[in-house]
Amino acid sequence: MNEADCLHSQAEVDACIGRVAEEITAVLHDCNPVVFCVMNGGLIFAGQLLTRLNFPLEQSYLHATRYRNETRGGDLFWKAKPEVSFIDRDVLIVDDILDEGHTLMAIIDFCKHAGARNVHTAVLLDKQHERKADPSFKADFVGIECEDRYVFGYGMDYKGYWRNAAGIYAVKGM
Ligand SMILES: O=P(O)(O)OC[C@H]1O[C@H](OP(=O)(O)OP(=O)(O)O)[C@H](O)[C@@H]1O
Ligand SMILES: Nc1nc2[nH]cnc2c(=O)[nH]1
Repeated sequence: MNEADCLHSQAEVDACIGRVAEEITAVLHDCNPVVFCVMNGGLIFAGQLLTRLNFPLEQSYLHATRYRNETRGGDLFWKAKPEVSFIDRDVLIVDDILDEGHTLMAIIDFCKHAGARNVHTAVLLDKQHERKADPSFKADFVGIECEDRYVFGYGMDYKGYWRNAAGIYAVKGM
């Protein structure tokens, strides 16, 4: 942490979450959505976002992971599938980061096959690089387009630690 670079300050991230909340409100305020936090990384973004969504919604969580506290992704592993029914409902998936996109695309696929009417996605960060699983895939709501480094803070870990960092940090040399 002492050697990490701060890429985005708490004030900057906070303002971005406010803007994303306004964008989501404009689209989903009368849709009666179910909002799923993708654990673990989505926890802080979802928490700070949800109190700014001033319309009726249900909230739940799911847990899918590719990284398992490592800095390289592998196969998607479901730790907890959604328990709230979202058949014929609008679903909003909230996650911390869209990196290669495998995780979010697999979750969308799952929700659509399980009967969701519309699946919307919100990510705090969209990492900019040429390794996207599907370059045409974009999240509907994005807080910050971040540089291509391994980042932590605001829910994202470095080897399991520092999800609690109040800012977006990049590991030195990564
Ligand atoms: O776009 P991708 O390359 O698929 O990566 C993005 C995913 O990676 C992280 O989850 P991780 O698997 O690290 O689980 P965690 O949230 O429990 O740390 C993050 O929270 C996203 O869900
Ligand atoms: N913590 C963390 N998790 C990720 N999952 C995919 N990319 C990243 C990243 O840059 N940082």
